[in-house]
Amino acid sequence: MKVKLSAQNLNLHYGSFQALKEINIDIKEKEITAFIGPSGCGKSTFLRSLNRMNDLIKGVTIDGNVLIDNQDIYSSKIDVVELRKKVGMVFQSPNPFPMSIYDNVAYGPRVHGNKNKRKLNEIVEKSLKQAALWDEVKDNLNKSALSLSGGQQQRLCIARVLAVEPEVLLMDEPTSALDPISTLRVEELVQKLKKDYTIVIVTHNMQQAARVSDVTAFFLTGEIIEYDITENIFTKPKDQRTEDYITGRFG
Ligand SMILES: Nc1ncnc2c1ncn2[C@@H]1O[C@H](COP(=O)(O)OP(=O)(O)OP(=O)(O)O)[C@@H](O)[C@H]1O
Repeated sequence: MKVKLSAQNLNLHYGSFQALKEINIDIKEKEITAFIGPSGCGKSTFLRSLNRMNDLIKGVTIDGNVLIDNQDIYSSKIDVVELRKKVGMVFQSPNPFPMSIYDNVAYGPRVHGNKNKRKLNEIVEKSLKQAALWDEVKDNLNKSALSLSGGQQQRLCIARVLAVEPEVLLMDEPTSALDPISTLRVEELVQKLKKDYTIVIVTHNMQQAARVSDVTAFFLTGEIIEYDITENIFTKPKDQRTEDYITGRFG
């Protein structure tokens, strides 16, 4: 499988605090990669460095490289708006805009210049279908997104990201605010999306990492301790610290 994203000797500081230390990882196309590790170990920081979301935080300095399709995303030639379109992000708590279901999904395409009503209708329908929400909302597209349940709102946020045709989906604990049934629906959805997208998911839930991902990276205090196919991480980890974490001895 082709390498889609790659970090090479990546270091990140918040002021004088080093949050990421010499991160090296290749993330393969159309696989699901999970990041696990105790709170504060740098999972979200690393996820955000993959589409330059950390640029928005004051005092952040980065050295090393992050490549997407072999192109350095921190190069001055990169258009950050285009990058974030290509590498979309879904956050921990569902954060739909306070507008209709339709307008939430059409928002991105409109910002990117798509004003054609028929085309927008098509995009909205396709994205909601891909996000496994269409059947539940197709008769109420003008209803406020905020009237949906938490699980539906999260699938709407996924539809909103898909509407701008990304290639990579970054998901930062996408089910942590959801009930068990909604969590399973989002997990099923993530597995379906793998056919078309490269997915990176941060999770605190080890069963979730074991259920959905192909490969898993274990983070500890800003470093990747171990990175392997998920089955190996959970059944025969090579590093004692990985074993201690997955068996619940800390974190
Ligand atoms: N904006 C920020 N300014 C300063 N320090 C930060 C900032 N964001 C995160 N940190 C610090 O960087 C370290 C890594 O944080 P990060 O949120 O990436 O960890 P995490 O593994 O995702 O944690 P969690 O699982 O709790 O979300 C922590 O020590 C955190 O306090």
